[in-house]
Amino acid sequence: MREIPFVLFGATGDLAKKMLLPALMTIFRDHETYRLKVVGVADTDYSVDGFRDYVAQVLVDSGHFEQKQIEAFVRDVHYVRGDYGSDPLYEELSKVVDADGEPIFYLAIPPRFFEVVVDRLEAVGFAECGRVMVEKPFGRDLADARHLSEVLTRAFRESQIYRIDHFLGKEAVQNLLVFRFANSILEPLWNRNYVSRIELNMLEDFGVEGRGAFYDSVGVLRDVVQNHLLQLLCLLLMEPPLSMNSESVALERVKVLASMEPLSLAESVLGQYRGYMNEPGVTPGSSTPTFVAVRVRLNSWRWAGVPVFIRAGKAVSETRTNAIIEFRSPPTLIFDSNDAHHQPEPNRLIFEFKPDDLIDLRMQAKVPGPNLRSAPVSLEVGRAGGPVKGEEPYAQLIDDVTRNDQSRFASEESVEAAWRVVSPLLDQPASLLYGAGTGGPREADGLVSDFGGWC
Ligand SMILES: NC(=O)C1=CN([C@@H]2O[C@H](COP(=O)(O)OP(=O)(O)OC[C@H]3O[C@@H](n4cnc5c(N)ncnc54)[C@H](OP(=O)(O)O)[C@@H]3O)[C@@H](O)[C@H]2O)C=CC1
Ligand SMILES: O=C1O[C@H](COP(=O)(O)O)[C@@H](O)[C@H](O)[C@H]1O
Repeated sequence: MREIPFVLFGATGDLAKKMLLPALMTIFRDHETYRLKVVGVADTDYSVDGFRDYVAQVLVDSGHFEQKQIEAFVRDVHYVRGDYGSDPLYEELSKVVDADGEPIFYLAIPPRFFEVVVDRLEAVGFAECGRVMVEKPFGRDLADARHLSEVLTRAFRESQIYRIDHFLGKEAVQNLLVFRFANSILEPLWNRNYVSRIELNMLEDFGVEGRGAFYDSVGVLRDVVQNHLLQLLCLLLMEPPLSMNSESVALERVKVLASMEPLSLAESVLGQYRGYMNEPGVTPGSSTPTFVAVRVRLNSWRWAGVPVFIRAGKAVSETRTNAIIEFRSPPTLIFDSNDAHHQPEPNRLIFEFKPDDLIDLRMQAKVPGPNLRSAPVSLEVGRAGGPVKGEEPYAQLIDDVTRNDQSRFASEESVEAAWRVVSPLLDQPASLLYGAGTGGPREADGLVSDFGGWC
């Protein structure tokens, strides 16, 4: 069986605990053609056995794996302790990591460490042979992203760099692509002639969950809009790519971003939930926004003039991530429902990514009875409960890297184009407070009042 060294920087961190260690365990369980030789790197004073115990506990707590599988997995896990800036750490790594095995270096670390780690990996010769996975956010703004890219490309070739955006690995996001491009009936409707508006929501009923210091330095735009939501919007709006290879898809995604106007302060609402400032790690008096609602304007042949809205927020009333395409109403209403009390709602195609993976086409159908009266019905495909075992995005994306497949990763061009779009809002303070558990600032409703409110 092929062995691929997998070096996890940030092995004791939050992302590793929640996502990466379970993903590595999933790969161990499900893939028989290769084995990842996991080496955790962090500064906590663990022995190798101590780290194995830690990993085992994380996996037990996840509730997804059998004890026997966990024991088999951790037996082969290694740990190297050290400060990211210290040379002995890299000397130790060069002893335990087989450079000939095309090692994968996953940087699940605060972005301020990227440069020091990448430079030292190069200094000990790993850049020649390795692949590097970088976590979002890619920089703090356009200039910083360019600097980060320079840092990465002076050590690694572009084909060795994987900018991870876990939304691109979600099963339901992949289904969006299949639904769009494996069916022919949508394409004639997929444009400004039939679509009246588009809405993208990423609502979370929880706050910063112990990540106050990190979140306070980024805010909602850097945390989810510049990356997850704009990448998702690209998949929803892009032209059909020539094929699903990484170059074709990357090209079409960038074209969507290039057609977007930079976001406008006048068409946005930025809020912060009450109580945010009491979260551990948040700076007293912080004005970091935890909620944004914003209109996106596109100047492409296909989408010019179609109102697109993005809404994302923490500590709101529900957890829901979805994309909604609303179609124009019929030109005239000819049925009994054509009165002030029974206006049929417009057709909507809803891609839901969280909490359930589903696609729902909302149509009108006749209400049984003597009159020709309509009511909305759902033509729904999907699964309740989100991703099932083995389909978690991180496992999928790490597996992609073992096959050198870049198609589900963000290209540098798209990262830079996305920074250009969000740039006018990046350093804007939250001007409104909203109650935790509410729908966010009421002023956000004003953005969509001409379109009948939020879908
Ligand atoms: N957490 C999440 O949900 C998400 C995180 N991300 C991104 O992932 C990355 C990591 O985030 P997260 O896991 O939350 O961060 P954490 O702060 O939880 O973890 C940081 C990790 O880096 C290690 N570390 C920090 N400083 C040093 C140092 N000087 N030398 C050696 N090790 C060090 C810590 O080790 P130790 O504690 O042992 O010192 C720890 O393992 C960030 O880029 C973040 O933006 C992206 C999406 C979601
Ligand atoms: O990257 C991030 O994503 C999570 C939400 O991801 P999901 O796949 O669970 O929907 C978000 O909560 C977090 O703030 C952000 O950093």
